[in-house]
Amino acid sequence: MNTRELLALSPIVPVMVVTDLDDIVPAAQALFDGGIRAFEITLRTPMALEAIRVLNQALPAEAVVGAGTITNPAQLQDAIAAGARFGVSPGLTADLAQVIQATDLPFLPGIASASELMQALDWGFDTLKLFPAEAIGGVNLLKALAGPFAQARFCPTGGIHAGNAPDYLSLNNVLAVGGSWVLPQDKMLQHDWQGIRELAQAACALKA
Ligand SMILES: O=C(O)C(=O)C[C@H](O)[C@H](O)COP(=O)(O)O
Repeated sequence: MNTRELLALSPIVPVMVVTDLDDIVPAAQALFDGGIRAFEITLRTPMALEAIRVLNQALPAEAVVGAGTITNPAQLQDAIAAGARFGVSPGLTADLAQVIQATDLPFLPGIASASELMQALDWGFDTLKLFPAEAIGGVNLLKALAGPFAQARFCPTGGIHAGNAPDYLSLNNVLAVGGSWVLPQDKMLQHDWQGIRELAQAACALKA
């Protein structure tokens, strides 16, 4: 599977911050039941790698579990060792680009400007995370980038929610959006798995 095929699996990639290993399985299962197929586990918490291992065992075979917040080569190796099937980074460095190229892991590097996009394209990445999407121009920025960079496709992330996601998903250069809105903290604390499933279902219905 390449990165574009990954982003075709479902229109939203949930950005998941794991604070409790016991809760992550029912939460991810609820997202799966709502139609989500690609799951980004951010490497922001100590149990993130273990969560990737656990989810790979617990979720149905169609689920694709990846690692987010990969900011250096060591984290990429850790993610692969834990069984991550794709990677996401908020930005891109030369060191990270080099080790990504040496793997066959589908990877979404983050970019935030035309110059960063040009650098990423030079390094062979044409499918990117736009981050932090809302803060840097969002839909208008993506429309502007479509002219000079017709070959690039994006998964915008950062500040996206059910209200503005349809605007992003209607763009030709957007394949999916990333976001944490389908896993709100109150629903996680209340173990409201049905509520999370409904949010996922609504998010998956946003793209025609
Ligand atoms: O952790 C990372 O690698 C990031 O790049 C940050 C996340 O993508 C955003 O924090 C998600 O944004 P929200 O949907 O607005 O919560």
